[in-house]
Amino acid sequence: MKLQFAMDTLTTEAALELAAAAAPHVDILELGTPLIKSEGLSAIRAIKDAHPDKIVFADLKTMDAGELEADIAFGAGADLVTVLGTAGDSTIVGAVKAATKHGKGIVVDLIGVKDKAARAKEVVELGAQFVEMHAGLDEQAEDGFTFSTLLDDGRASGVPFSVAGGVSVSTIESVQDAGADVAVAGGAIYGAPDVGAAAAALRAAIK
Ligand SMILES: O=C(CO)[C@H](O)[C@H](O)COP(=O)(O)O
Repeated sequence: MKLQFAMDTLTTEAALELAAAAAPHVDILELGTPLIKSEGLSAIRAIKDAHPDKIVFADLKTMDAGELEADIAFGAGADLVTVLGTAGDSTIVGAVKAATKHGKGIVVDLIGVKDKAARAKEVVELGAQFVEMHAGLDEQAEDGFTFSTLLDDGRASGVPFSVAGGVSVSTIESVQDAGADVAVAGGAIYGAPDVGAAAAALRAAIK
């Protein structure tokens, strides 16, 4: 299972600092949606230039204009770009077309999708490389949120998936046991006093 670091910060400078500390321990460096909204595509280029050996993941959360948005992110150095599972099929197909042109991949983020397992099957059929079983920051704060639902949805989907939203040293083993291909951790790494040590601890918890 790969480890992905979601850098939910607001400046390229802060992201470069986080990436430098965590990179030895992670496979995928994710530029969070707030970072891309704040700094634009230049942040993607900066991270790829600093870490050409890492998979760079641009969390665009595209909802429309799939081909255009994915194309500009791949052009800026992204290896993986997200499209929302709630988008129409034509948006996902357009993004996949851009990924094919660049020899890269589309990840479909299932945040807010009611039947994640069913939508996961559909979007992989449309050409997504994998899906993200995702509970966003707001959903995690809601009463009654349960992390294990994401794992159940991943198991039920039967397609390659990542899990995002609450991954920590205490949950990462369950993510791996559920058969996830990628565990995504944000706050558990960037919120730690020692970013490198937190990333190393997550890596060590993967069997
Ligand atoms: O994409 C995101 C929010 O939309 C986050 O990066 C993702 O949910 C990671 O969350 P956490 O900080 O709980 O690990």
